[in-house]
Amino acid sequence: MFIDRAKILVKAGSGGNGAVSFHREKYVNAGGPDGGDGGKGGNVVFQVDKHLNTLIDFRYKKKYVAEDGQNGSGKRCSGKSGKDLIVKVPLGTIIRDAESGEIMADMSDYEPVVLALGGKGGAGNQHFATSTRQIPRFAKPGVPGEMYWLNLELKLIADVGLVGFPNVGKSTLISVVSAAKPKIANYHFTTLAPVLGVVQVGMDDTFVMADIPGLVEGASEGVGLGHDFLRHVDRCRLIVHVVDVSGSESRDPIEDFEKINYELQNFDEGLASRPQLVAANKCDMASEEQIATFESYVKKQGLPFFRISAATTEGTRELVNAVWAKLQDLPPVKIYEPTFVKPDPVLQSESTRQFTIEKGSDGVYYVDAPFMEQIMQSVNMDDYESLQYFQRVLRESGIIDKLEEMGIQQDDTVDLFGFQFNYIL
Ligand SMILES: Nc1nc2c(ncn2[C@@H]2O[C@H](COP(=O)(O)OP(=O)(O)OP(=O)(O)O)[C@@H](O)[C@H]2O)c(=O)[nH]1
Repeated sequence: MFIDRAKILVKAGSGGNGAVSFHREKYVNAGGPDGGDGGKGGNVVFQVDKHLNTLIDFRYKKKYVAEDGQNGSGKRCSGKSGKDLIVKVPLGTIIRDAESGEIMADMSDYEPVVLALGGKGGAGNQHFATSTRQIPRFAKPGVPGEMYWLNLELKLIADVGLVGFPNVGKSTLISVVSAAKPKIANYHFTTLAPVLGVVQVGMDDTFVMADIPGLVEGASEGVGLGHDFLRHVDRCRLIVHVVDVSGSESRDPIEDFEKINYELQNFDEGLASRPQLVAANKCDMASEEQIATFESYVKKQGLPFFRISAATTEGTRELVNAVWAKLQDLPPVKIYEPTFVKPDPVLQSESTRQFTIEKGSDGVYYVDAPFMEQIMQSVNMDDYESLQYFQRVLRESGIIDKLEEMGIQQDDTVDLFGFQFNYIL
């Protein structure tokens, strides 16, 4: 069975806890704190595997959990980091946050994508000794790893989609021009899953053709199997419209052609506007008159026309060559940009709204915001991402708004836990 949607849970590893430990040695009385840091939790990373072409495995295994970081220990020993978990998916898999539906990744190349970030390890007590606190009996716990429910959806990355009514010969055509061997039978909906075929043109030139099965009248409104399968063509750069020109199922080729285009149009205007080549199939069974009538109709539409017989392979080479030539002028497959913004635990918590700001007699704005304390410890002003996060917290917590309300100027100084900033706006 072909499965092209799946819902799974991913959880990155949590950070290990920092250790509370004190240096012990003969003849040394009060050793200093030497508790090591916890290790970082492993990430959940997605990567394309070109040997996969369905999401079927995700039906049986639904939870993907990366390793936790180990706890720190004495003698300043840091815990080991958890291993990343690599999840293999077929090329073209779209990954969405199941809750918001937003796109987190479009797996249309071989770049690995981190989808759930492992938690940071907690700091050991070695970091917390100060002149007034020489025996820190605490350490920081590790941060939990990110966890998401994800919807996976497989969109085949095919260059060319074959569309047409059932039984017009799409499966037969793909089987004679490519390495794919779909099952062929003379009943409707033979092809229950889109079949990909790799078509060899020259020594090194190939393109991918997808058989888009089950288009019938009303497909775009959900009749038959059409709607589900139509999703597979929306990445195709070119459409080959296959028509049974012999009318062997007592249908009219021109009507067929118009109905299918209507369904495409209803489903997605972008799809309907993709360039089309028209393949008049079953020419071996058709009369010259039937072929000529359809040919003149197609040419009036300004579309390239090919007479073929998938059964005898007549004309199929010419069609393949024309498809290849046309593909050379068409831009690459559209890529979906991720739209997902990760929810932030700090920003979601209620305490984030609790802060006070006072303007000192020295003109400095003193911000007291308990939730910022941990952030201030981890923010690295030289790291762009970390700085951006810092700014996001200031903005979304309302601190910036409040400062503006108080009439802060560009070069005024802001104090956060003893760290002073200018140009915070
Ligand atoms: N005479 C003749 N028969 C053909 C030709 N191409 C396909 N057929 C026959 O038409 C029938 C349907 O062909 P398929 O290739 O299964 O049709 P399809 O469009 O893929 O059908 P679905 O998978 O149901 O969408 C089969 O019996 C084929 O043998 C052709 O060029 N000439």
